[in-house]
Amino acid sequence: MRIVVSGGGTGGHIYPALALIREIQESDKKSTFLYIGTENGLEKDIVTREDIPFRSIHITGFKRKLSFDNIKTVYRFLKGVQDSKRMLREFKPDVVIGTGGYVCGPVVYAAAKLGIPSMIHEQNSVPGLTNKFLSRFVNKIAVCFDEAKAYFPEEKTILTGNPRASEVLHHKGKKGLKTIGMDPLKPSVLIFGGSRGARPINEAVLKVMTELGERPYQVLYITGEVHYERVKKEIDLIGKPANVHIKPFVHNMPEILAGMDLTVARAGATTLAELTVLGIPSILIPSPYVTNNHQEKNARSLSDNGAAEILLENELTGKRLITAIDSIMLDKERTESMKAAASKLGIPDAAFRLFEAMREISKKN
Ligand SMILES: CC(=O)N[C@H]1[C@@H](OP(=O)(O)OP(=O)(O)OC[C@H]2O[C@@H](n3ccc(=O)[nH]c3=O)[C@H](O)[C@@H]2O)O[C@H](CO)[C@@H](O)[C@@H]1O
Repeated sequence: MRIVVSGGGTGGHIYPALALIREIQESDKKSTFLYIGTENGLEKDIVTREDIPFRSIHITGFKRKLSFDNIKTVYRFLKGVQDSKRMLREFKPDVVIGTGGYVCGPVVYAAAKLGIPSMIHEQNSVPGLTNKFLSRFVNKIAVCFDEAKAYFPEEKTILTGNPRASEVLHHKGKKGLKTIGMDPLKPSVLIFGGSRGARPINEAVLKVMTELGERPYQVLYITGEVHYERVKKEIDLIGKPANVHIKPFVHNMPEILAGMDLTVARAGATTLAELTVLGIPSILIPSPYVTNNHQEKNARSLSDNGAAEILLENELTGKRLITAIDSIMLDKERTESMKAAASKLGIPDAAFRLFEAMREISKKN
């Protein structure tokens, strides 16, 4: 099958797209792909590392407030549709799928207008503007939370889960920890603020860096690429404990996650799909800066089921953070019950379900 995939901006939209591509490559060796993204989102770097043909269009997002920028965005959208149509006519895909982010708007819209079977994958419990717009034109809509179904036409919406969940399941055990100098025999905590990092989380972690050094567990702390230099300067002053490992970003997250006993993170939907399928307890600090506060809603679907504890950003302090970590890491019974609760929410065959839906709408079955 010939497949165009588009998704961009942040890791939460890109990793599901890559996971889907890898899973399809496994089951349909003859499949060919074109990834359409932007030059300035994380996708340019992440996708081109993977040997997947990549082309770009220029697009920006709509501002929710009235603004002159929106006029420019309309112009870019129309130009993006034209460019996408040209790429689609050249590549001749059997199906086009968008996994979120502004870039999907023109690409998936162009596909629908050319009569190419198209679908969107919504990772969140509350959809973003682009997917709401596209839902009118596509043949199928795949969602990851039951709650998301309410926002889309019932007859074409299905629950598939997030293909990144299927991908991370290929990695088992603690050996991934060695790749970053961690001890596979020690209990481990991962702290990170989504694919771009989060300043408030970094500030809280820095406050308790010395205390973390006194704990019986080890910590992998991922700062986010743009925050790394500043964090490193502060750590140079405080001193880095031997059991805390610091990285700007890791590209082998699936094998690292497999070795974690607890994760502290934002509540991005792709991260949650990974945590649930692997049965990893979490402390979630939802970003309050996202559309319709969707991260808090994502997080509630885990905490309501006992799989996670929520720490709201306006309550976040170093002390609260380390107390929350201790209350799970130093209590075996609690850890086990959270693990079981998380596992129950995971959808392991998400990639297969999504590929089935793509086959169904494409002319090639
Ligand atoms: C600010 C914002 O708009 N965030 C959105 C974005 O988040 P964001 O891009 O942060 O997405 P997620 O937290 O869902 O996913 C992050 C992805 O990056 C990976 N990762 C992260 C750090 C690292 O060093 N290496 C690595 O591989 C994670 O394993 C995960 O696969 O997309 C999500 C999915 O639509 C949304 O739910 C979030 O609300």
